[in-house]
Amino acid sequence: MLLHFTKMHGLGNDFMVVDLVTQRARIEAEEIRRLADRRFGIGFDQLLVVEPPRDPDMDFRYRIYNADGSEVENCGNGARCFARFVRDKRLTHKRQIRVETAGGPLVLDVHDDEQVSVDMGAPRFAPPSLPFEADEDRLRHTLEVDGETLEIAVASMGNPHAVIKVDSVDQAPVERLGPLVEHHPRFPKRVNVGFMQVVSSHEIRLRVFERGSGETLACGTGACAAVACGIRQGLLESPVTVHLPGGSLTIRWEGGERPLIMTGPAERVFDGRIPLR
Ligand SMILES: N[C@H](CCC[C@H](N)C(=O)O)C(=O)O
Repeated sequence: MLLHFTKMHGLGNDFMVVDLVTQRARIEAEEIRRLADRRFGIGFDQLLVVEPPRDPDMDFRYRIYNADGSEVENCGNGARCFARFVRDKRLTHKRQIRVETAGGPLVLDVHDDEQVSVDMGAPRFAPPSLPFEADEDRLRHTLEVDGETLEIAVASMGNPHAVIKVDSVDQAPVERLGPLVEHHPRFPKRVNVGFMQVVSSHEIRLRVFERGSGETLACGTGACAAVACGIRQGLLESPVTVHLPGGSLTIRWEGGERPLIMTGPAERVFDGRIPLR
């Protein structure tokens, strides 16, 4: 069977996007790993799948798979590409699109300048995937990693994130610490690992070693989690510009249970077809 797809990216975090509303296919984890390979396959950080909604109040179901084949709860850069894709493919004409994900509902707003804002819901600081106390004075936690004691903050945007404050993202030991923290036993579902440098109260630099994909040029949920932790610790104030290796996002969050809003670009690179095994 030939599977039609579109290659897209959000600040260099790249995706294979597949419409399973007008196509029918089952893409197994092994096939995802093959397709994700940057030499033997198409190459991507995540596979994004568009399906009909299960909840009648939603427009689509948005499913996300990492390059290692694992299905996950959310992908922020992917959400912006999802919005552009469903409109480009005429699956909807709406400018405000409601999608259901494994991590909860998202609302996508496509602006005239083709930037997309995503209501990511409220950050969570002590969900089951992040078993750490999160009362008011527990804003940071220690983690023993490879003989050293790390100070981390944790937040979930549907998917789990650990945030490590560093003096310089350029000097941060992302390649060494990223995998060690991702697979640390304290994280029952593994974890995405953000390295955050505070530039000012409205600006950070960030690198993210992503669960299931490794370091990416940008991570939308990682940017949201870093800003949420920074605001909660009094280091940051909304709005915050997040500079990632692939470009910048704007994150707004007024705290508490109010939703966190992420705004940024979404680009289409090419359309293709690939035989599925
Ligand atoms: N690696 C993430 C999923 C993709 C998140 C990222 N690409 C984004 O833009 O939010 C996880 O395992 O939770």
